[in-house]
Amino acid sequence: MQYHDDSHGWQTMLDDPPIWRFLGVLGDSAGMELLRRLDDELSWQRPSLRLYGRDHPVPRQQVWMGDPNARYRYSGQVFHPTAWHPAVEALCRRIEALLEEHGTPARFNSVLLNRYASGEERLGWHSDDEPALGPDPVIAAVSLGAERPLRMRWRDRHAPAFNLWLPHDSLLVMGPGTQRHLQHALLPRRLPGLRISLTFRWIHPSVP
Ligand SMILES: O=C(O)CCC(=O)C(=O)O
Ligand SMILES: [Fe+2]
Repeated sequence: MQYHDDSHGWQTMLDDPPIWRFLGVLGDSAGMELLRRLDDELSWQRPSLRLYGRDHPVPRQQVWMGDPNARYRYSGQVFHPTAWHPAVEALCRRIEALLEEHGTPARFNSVLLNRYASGEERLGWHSDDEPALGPDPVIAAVSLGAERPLRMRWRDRHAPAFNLWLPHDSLLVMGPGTQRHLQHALLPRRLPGLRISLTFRWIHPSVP
């Protein structure tokens, strides 16, 4: 009997630092329904980043959501969260319950939602290591819609880069140490279809 490569439940993708994947977060059709609602109901933004004196619209759309005091500085900009969408807040509680059951409890007060209209849209190499996330954040990423790989590379290049495939209705948990030792990117791929990811985080609240 194999317990670790069936199509539901937890899988260990990496031992050290720990990275886990869970398949079947909401169920296929509830996941599709959530994808459709988020696509329709959120006010998706396409901020510009200034590089060498020129503004470049980011090659994806995003929404920053969470508790009012969970302000976030990302690529030199400060994002003020919009209020929780009820379906996203319910998903956050579901993820926290899954992590509790798994024996790796974590809490989240904010989420960055990324919308990739097609395989052309992307997110470049980075670690989620902003000071407001604390020294060893746990980041939980839910994927809805088109399956894409998250490319991972070691900061010290001691081992080859690798892909983590993120199917519809999956959860990827980047455990303690992941941001210190690895970078990740969603590279452009010749893959069709809309994908929305939700990366839940704990932001240490800042006082105004
Ligand atoms: O879209 C993804 O799965 C990756 C998102 C991500 O890395 C981020 O929001 O920091
Ligand atoms: Fe990230």
